[in-house]
Amino acid sequence: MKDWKKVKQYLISFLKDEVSKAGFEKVTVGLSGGLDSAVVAILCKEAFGKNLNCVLMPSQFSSQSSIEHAIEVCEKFDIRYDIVSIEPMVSAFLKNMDNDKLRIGNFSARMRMSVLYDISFKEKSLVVGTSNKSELLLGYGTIFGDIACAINPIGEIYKSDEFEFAKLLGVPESILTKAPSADLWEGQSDEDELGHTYKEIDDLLKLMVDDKKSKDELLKLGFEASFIDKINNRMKANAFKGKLPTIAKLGEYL
Ligand SMILES: NC(=O)c1ccc[n+]([C@@H]2O[C@H](COP(=O)([O-])OP(=O)(O)OC[C@H]3O[C@@H](n4cnc5c(N)ncnc54)[C@H](O)[C@@H]3O)[C@@H](O)[C@H]2O)c1
Ligand SMILES: Nc1ncnc2c1ncn2[C@@H]1O[C@H](COP(=O)(O)O)[C@@H](O)[C@H]1O
Ligand SMILES: O=P(O)(O)OP(=O)(O)O
Ligand SMILES: [Mg+2]
Repeated sequence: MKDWKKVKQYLISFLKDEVSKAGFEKVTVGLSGGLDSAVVAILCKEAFGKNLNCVLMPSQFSSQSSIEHAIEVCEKFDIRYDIVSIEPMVSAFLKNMDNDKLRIGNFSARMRMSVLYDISFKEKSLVVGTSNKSELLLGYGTIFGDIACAINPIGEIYKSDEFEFAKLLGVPESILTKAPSADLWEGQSDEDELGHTYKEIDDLLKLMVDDKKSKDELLKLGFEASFIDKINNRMKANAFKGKLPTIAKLGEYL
């Protein structure tokens, strides 16, 4: 049984400790109207009060409900927020490219990262990340985009477990009941793009990663070989997203 009250307490003190160790008092969070950033914003509000600033960064591809849901969180928890549209940057980018949704999505995620780090510099605040454990293991995020942050309080929480935690934190019903989406293009849904529900994926990831079950054991437990391979290959192929760049070792030549 997960003790979400203890998790909440721990994460609030984790945030306070890490931000203070880095020599900061303030934090900045990109708030999308989705579940992950709502959870992180509420935790940060508890930890930093008025020293939290959320940034809402719609583009021409974001749905109207996203911004409404983000504002609902800010109003419910009395969170200070700014709205910075990334539409001009995305429009400029669109002038010189074909209509490739993934490229536009990755570019948008990196524009949001640039805005957050600019605000971080201006306000002397640290960027707090919002990637959950499912996204991090699958590499389902843009490198140097939405994955970029100074600290991440939810990187050990699987998406399918996060809903229960979000309820305890008071995340509004409008967010709890909608499908997870990167909102990078009209109608995008994480689960459609990944080809499975987060529950299906997380059930497998927990056994494969946390319990270190072999493929044979997973097959005996009823998982399909193609599903195991697909998730395993995806994790391996995207593992680089969690590592620092490889630097050439020149020891003996210098
Ligand atoms: N959490 C979310 O909901 C969210 C947010 C943004 C993006 N996304 C999704 O994440 C995915 C992002 O696409 P992506 O992964 O193709 O783009 P990406 O830019 O994150 O990663 C691809 C790039 O990584 C680099 N790379 C590839 N292999 C490497 C290696 N072995 N070592 C070092 N660098 C390497 C290359 O530069 C390559 O272009 C999409 O499916 C997108 O929809 C999800
Ligand atoms: N429209 C947005 N405004 C602010 N921040 C956003 C927006 N869209 C995405 N973000 C940030 O990126 C992460 C990842 O989003 P996914 O929906 O998981 O792709 C999100 O948590 C926000 O911090
Ligand atoms: O990262 P978020 O906040 O956009 O959450 P979701 O992935 O549920 O859209
Ligand atoms: Mg989202």
